[in-house]
Amino acid sequence: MYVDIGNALSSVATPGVSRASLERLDERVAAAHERIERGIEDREFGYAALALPEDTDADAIESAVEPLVELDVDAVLTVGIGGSALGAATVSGALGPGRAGTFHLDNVDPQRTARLLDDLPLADTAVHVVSRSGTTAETLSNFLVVREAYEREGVDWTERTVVTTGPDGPLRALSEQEGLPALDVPEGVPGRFSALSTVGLVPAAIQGHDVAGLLAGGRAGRESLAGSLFDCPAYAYGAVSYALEQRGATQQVCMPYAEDLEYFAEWFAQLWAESLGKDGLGQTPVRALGATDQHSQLQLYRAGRHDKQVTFVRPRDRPDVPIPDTDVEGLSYLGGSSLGDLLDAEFEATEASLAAAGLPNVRVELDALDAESVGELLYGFEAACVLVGELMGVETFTQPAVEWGKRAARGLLGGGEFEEADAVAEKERLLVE
Ligand SMILES: O=P(O)(O)OC[C@H]1O[C@](O)(CO)[C@@H](O)[C@@H]1O
Repeated sequence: MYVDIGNALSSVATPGVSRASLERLDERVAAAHERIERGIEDREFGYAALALPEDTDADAIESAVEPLVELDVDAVLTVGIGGSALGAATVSGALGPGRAGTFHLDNVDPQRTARLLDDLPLADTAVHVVSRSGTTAETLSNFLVVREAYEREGVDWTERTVVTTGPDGPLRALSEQEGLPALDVPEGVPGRFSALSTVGLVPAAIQGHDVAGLLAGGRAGRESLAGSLFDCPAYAYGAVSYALEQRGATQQVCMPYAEDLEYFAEWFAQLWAESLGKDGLGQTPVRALGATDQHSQLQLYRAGRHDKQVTFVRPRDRPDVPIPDTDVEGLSYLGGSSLGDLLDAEFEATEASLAAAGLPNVRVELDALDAESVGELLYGFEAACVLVGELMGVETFTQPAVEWGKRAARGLLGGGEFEEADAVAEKERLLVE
């Protein structure tokens, strides 16, 4: 992973960070790194995420999915939500379909769920049900609906389902009751940090992707951690993001220049928001995609408030597609080049456009969208997030603010008496029709 922070320096951007400030901040980075290292070594709650490349058992994943691989499925359906779906979506999105395409039920929109289950060839679809707690209403509801769809079609869902969950709870009980292959979620690792574990790697294994390579990339990320932001790409990214937020960049636009990294931006949004959105602080993650969003959001990024940092993420190498020659007036300059040339030119132009407007931006590059590079990218952003949490002094690994809504929803569904549900009924109303 390569991180270029040049366009975030105060000589270029407003807000920006001076080299002198980075030098001073580096002392705090060194102390934070020591704290992080202790947390990793002791497998402390949360910090254990940064030990996943060495703790995740690739063989256990491969053997658990072997029966599904032998079925030679055409599709893998992940039933999960938040970090229990986005890691897998990011890995499989970045690496492509492999032996099977991937689909995700990570919402409870009945129209979408019904349409997806109608479209999927259930006899040739494996199901990975993932829930750390084993109690998440959306995941369990979707799984009950999926199971009924299989039964309605007379397809044995038990032969096509693997479960990843915690040591107890309804989902663990169901896997034991039905004799399903069941994997463990990594202990002490919040879902948003669990992409390089059973949670994120089971679909990739079914697809035939290089799980060992993904973990090797994670190990490369682990080995890159160092006591200085000038020696560690992940910490350089984290430190600059922290410093920019301190100077007013309260939004973090994650803008990959690769269609296959679109889910990465979704994954990043949960990682950054759920880890750092605390005590009235935290950058608001914005998902964008290059080159597409140059034709929609770039106007705001370049000419709107200077309350944003833009992070570009791109592979340095990728397959290419030539653009045929043409004698069409005004288009001939495109002929003979390639879509990759165009994408690269548009990226460089957009990066320069933001720098010329003084909008801070950071370039993150990986060699290619291959297993090792993707593993290192995920690890690097997780490590960057942990560093920012240390520098901010927040509880990086918990997410208490999401519980209020869960209690209200459960109360509305008759799942118990919750005062939060009462608040729903007391909503201030001013309906305009
Ligand atoms: O894996 P589980 O327990 O179903 O949780 C799913 C998601 O819900 C959250 O707990 C938030 O409600 C996320 O942190 C997590 O990734």
